[in-house]
Amino acid sequence: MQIQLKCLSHTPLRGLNDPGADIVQEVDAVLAQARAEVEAFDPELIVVFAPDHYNGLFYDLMPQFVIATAADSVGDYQTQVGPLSVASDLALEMTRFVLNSDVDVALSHRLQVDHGCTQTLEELTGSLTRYPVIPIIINSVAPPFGPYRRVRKFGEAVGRFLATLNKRVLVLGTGGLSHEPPVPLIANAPDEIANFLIAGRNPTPEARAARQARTIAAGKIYGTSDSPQTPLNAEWDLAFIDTLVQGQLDSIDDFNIEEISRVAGRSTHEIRTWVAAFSALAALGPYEAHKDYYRPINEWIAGYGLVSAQPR
Ligand SMILES: O=C(O)CCc1cccc(O)c1O
Ligand SMILES: [Fe+2]
Repeated sequence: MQIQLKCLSHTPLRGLNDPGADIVQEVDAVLAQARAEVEAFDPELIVVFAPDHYNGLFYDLMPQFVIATAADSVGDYQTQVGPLSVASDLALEMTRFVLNSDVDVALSHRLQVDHGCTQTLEELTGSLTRYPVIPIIINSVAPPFGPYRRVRKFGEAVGRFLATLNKRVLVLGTGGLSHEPPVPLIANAPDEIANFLIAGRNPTPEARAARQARTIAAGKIYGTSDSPQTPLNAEWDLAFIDTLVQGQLDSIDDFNIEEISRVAGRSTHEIRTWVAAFSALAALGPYEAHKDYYRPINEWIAGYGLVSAQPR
């Protein structure tokens, strides 16, 4: 088996509320390079660890981990609508393997996924269907969350499963780094918002447009004193990237969830997808990782980073 890893931020504000042209071009170039590397690797399978933002998963039944044997993109923000090419049989085998590794995981035979999964697939492969994919959702936005050490155990089990395959596998993590877009919390929410968070599947086009407008408006003031959201934290992000590059995954086990929310923003927990991806890779032996890019980008509400890794 051959394995490569890429973890990167996503942001639906890319193209909707852009920073200066120099930064846009810089990120375009970084993504073009990553996409060329994916093309050259020619994966036979992509495993994408992704969050969901109350588009596919709601509090009527909120799982911490989900493996999907079939998935449809809801097409939020500017992402494509429609089915992903899910490697269904392998996804089911992976689920059995993870369960047999003593880690509980939910199974979906028809999952709705959002920009948190599809933006990165589109950016790195050009479409939702270019390569067979197994979507794995890790709860990163809907508290309460299980401990980080549990995410590591889950990622390691996925990695051990991948080791049984005779395939070129690209492992992706998407989200983070530090950021806090205006995603509501259920605690103390008014009824209308609580109802959305519990059972808000398939919103009307008007509701989707209102959500997008709210995110854009938040992006326009993010990082200024007018914004009520926790600002980006470049120092935190660079330290986290360094932890991954140095292979110090043990130190992630006891990450303090409340403290991370406070100092780097509530959606920083999307790094759970990176933690799972790196844990999968680390389950196969020592790795070498490289920080390809980092820049805090307020307009995009994103501590925006890209890290690549492969076995040493
Ligand atoms: O609509 C939402 O729920 C939030 C959208 C969103 C905005 C900025 C960065 C992100 O990572 C993100 O997901
Ligand atoms: Fe996100």
